[in-house]
Formats: sequence, structure tokens, C-alpha cells
Amino acid sequence: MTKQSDPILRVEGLKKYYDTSSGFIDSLLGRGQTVKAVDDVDLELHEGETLGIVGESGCGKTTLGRSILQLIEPTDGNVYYRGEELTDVSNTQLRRLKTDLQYIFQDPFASLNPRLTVGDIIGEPLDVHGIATGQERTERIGELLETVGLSANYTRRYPHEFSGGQRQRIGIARALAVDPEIIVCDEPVSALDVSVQAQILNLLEDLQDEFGLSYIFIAHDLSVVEHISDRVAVMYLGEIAEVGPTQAVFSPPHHPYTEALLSAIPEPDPLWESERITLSGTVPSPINPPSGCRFHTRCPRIIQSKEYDLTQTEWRSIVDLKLHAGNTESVESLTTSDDGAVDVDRSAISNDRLDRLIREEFSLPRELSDPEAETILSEAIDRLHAGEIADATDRLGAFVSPCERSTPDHYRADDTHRIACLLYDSGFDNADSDSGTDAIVEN
Ligand SMILES: Nc1ncnc2c1ncn2[C@@H]1O[C@H](COP(=O)(O)OP(=O)(O)OP(=O)(O)O)[C@@H](O)[C@H]1O
Repeated sequence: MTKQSDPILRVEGLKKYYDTSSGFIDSLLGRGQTVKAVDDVDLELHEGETLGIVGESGCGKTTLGRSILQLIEPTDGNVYYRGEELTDVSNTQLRRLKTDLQYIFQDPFASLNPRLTVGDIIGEPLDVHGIATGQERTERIGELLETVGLSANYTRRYPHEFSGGQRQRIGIARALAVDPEIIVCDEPVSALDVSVQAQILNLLEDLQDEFGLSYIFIAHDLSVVEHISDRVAVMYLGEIAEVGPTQAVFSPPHHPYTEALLSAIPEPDPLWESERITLSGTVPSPINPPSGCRFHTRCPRIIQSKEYDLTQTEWRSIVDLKLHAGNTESVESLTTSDDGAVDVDRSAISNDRLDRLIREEFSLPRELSDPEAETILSEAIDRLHAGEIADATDRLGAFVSPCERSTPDHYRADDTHRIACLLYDSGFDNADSDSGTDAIVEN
């Protein structure tokens, strides 16, 4: 990688919001909702490097890749390619610039037009951009096929005659046809067999060396990203949680989300040797993302309010109970009971039993280690026994983490490594953050 001071691509405050209203009436009645798929993303790509983008399904990786290349129109923000702002250039300029910026799709089965021959699939961008005609076009197509490891004789064949790996090679040849500078590779190997994945990754690396390409490499598979990337950006719910050199981001991990992603890689995994971290719940909806740090609803290292002295596990569990109680209308959903007994006849079960069922569901001990917190919890469970969920939620509202209130900035571990987590804000005591058991406390 040849890192230069000026990035080849710079993304500033990029947003892509989808409006889910299905028509005029929805819009008129305000029934549409806004999906914040990409929300205020800043990134840089340096010439000749591979920037990996990782995160769970639905966190906005594809939307980010497509918005960067203007394949979909961003809601806000700027994308500069070699200093030129892509969001602001005329259509003619954009068409010219777009030859430098190509996209490789995830699914090599769906992304190639089944009615076109391989020659026409690869020849299409040559025609559209007036790059080559006649014999020159034929030769160029043959050359491109050979560059990606296929025979030049394949031009008259159709996509269905090829394996998945071969089809992805055809997709790569098509992207290379216009002699690009940057390629966004969107999960280019995730639909392929493991043995074929390695071949395609090697091909991409060889092409990068040969043509000096810069890649944005989108993947949910951390081992693949770790293998191919010079730098990595970790995305969560439309935002960048952490970005930095691959080694700095993964070994050891800093952001609790990065740590959880690493621990979830199926074993054996060279990147993670400790215990597996289970995140509570699924990724929240990007329609109404959580306040403060968007990861606080699942973060195993959520910072504790200075008013309590609980273990980290107790604190995570009590905040889980609070969040669930605030989002439910049924006491039963807060218990391990699956026979409906709690809701059908709450008065028939004792307060003690309800208490036990709730503590079991949220992995809370019979008695919290902090007496004041225990009093609040017991009172809240009393209110739940009386069927007063709103009152119980109000009481549990005493458990507030700073992570719910404060949106983390990007803290700089060094010039190249940014971490959006309050644990790295000097305002919080993170001395115990590596232990995983002692609570992390607000100063
Ligand atoms: N056209 C659309 N209209 C409305 N919402 C959309 C649209 N496209 C994507 N989304 C939503 O935007 C969010 C981000 O989706 P996106 O596909 O970018 O995520 P991703 O990280 O690439 O996921 P995956 O790995 O599953 O492809 C998701 O909640 C998704 O449902």
C-alpha cells in the first residue's frame, strides 16, 4: 500500500435516509417513516489501499457503498474523488468520473444479464463510454477475460454456463473494462464456496498490485476483511463505530462492538482466543435508532451510572430489563414463563414467583450487590405484579447509563485510529474496562 497524504476518495457527513411512505397519501398523512441507513459517515480511502467495511446485516454497508459511488442519491454529505465533489458535478462530468469508480456486486448469479453473452456483458461499458469498437473491442474483451483468469474464447457463452467463481470473474472483468481507479467490492465472495473465495480474493489482490487499484471491500465476514484490508471501518446502525489500520482495530479490539463481532467468528479463529461474547437482542431498527451511543442497547461494556456500585453483568441486565419494560405491554414478556400464566392470572402467582421469573429472564441475581439498586428493582417488580408496567418503567428509569444520553465523538487513539465509544472519552473511568466483570463507571 502506498499511503499518500491526500486521499483518493474522501467522504464527509454522508447520509442516506430512505422514505418508506408508499405514496402521496402516506406522505400527506405523515405515515411514512425514515430509515436512517447511513447517518453522517466520514471516511477516507488512500490510493492503492483496501478499506474494509464490516458490520452485521442491515447496518448500512451496501447503502454506504452505493451512495459513495452515487449509484443511489445521498440525502446529504459530500464525496470527493481526487478533490472533485461527486455530489455536485454535472451529469457529463459525473459520467466521466464514474468510469474511475466501479462496483462489484455480491451475487454473481443475479448481477449478470442472463440474456447477454459474456462478450456483450464485458463489452457494454466499452460501448457506453465509447472506449473501443470493432476489432479493438473484441481484443480488449479477450484481454480482460485473460486478466481475470478465464479463456478469451468464452466471449460467446452465456452466464448460466459458468460456475459462481467464474461468474464473479466475469463481473470483475466488466468492472475492469473502463480502467477504473477505485472499485467498491460488495460482499464479492460471500455467495461462493470457501475454496473459491480464496481464489477470488487472490485475484483481487493481484489486480490491485497490477493496476494500482484502491478497494472499498464490504463484508460481514471478519476473517475475509482482516485478510484483505489495510484499514477497516466497523459500521453499526448507519454509523462508523471504529476505523483504523486493520491490526490496530482487531488486535486487540477496542470498540465493544468490534470485540463482539470478533468473538462471534466461528472457531477456530486466529483473531479471537477469549470467550465468546453474546450480544443481547438484535440490531435495533434504523427507523428510530437508540439515543446516545446507538450500541448502548446491546453493549456488554455499557457504562454504569456513578450512583450505583453493581457488577458489569448486573448493570447490563438491569438496563436490559428497563429497556424491555419500556417497550412492552405484557408483564409475561419480561419473564421466563412461556405458559401464559403471568398474564392470564397475575394475581394467582405470588410476587416472589414473578420476581424469580423476571430475574431468571434477565440473568439478575436474587439480590443485587448494591442495596439501593436492589430496592428500586424490588419496587419495580412489585409494580409489575400489580400490572402497572408504566409505573415500573418509571422506577427502572432510575438506571440511566451515560451511554444513553451522550453521543460519542470519534476519539482518536492515534492519528489513524478513531473510536466512537465513551469508554475512550477521558471523562469516564475505564480502568476496569478490560476485565469484563467489574463495572465501568461514570466519573
Ligand atoms: N430501498 C430501501 N428502502 C428502505 N429501506 C432500505 C432500502 N434499502 C435498504 N434499506 C434499509 O436500510 C438499512 C441498511 O441496509 P443495507 O442493505 O445498506 O445494509 P447492509 O449492512 O448492506 O446489510 P446486508 O449485509 O444484509 O446487505 C436496512 O435497515 C435496510 O432494511
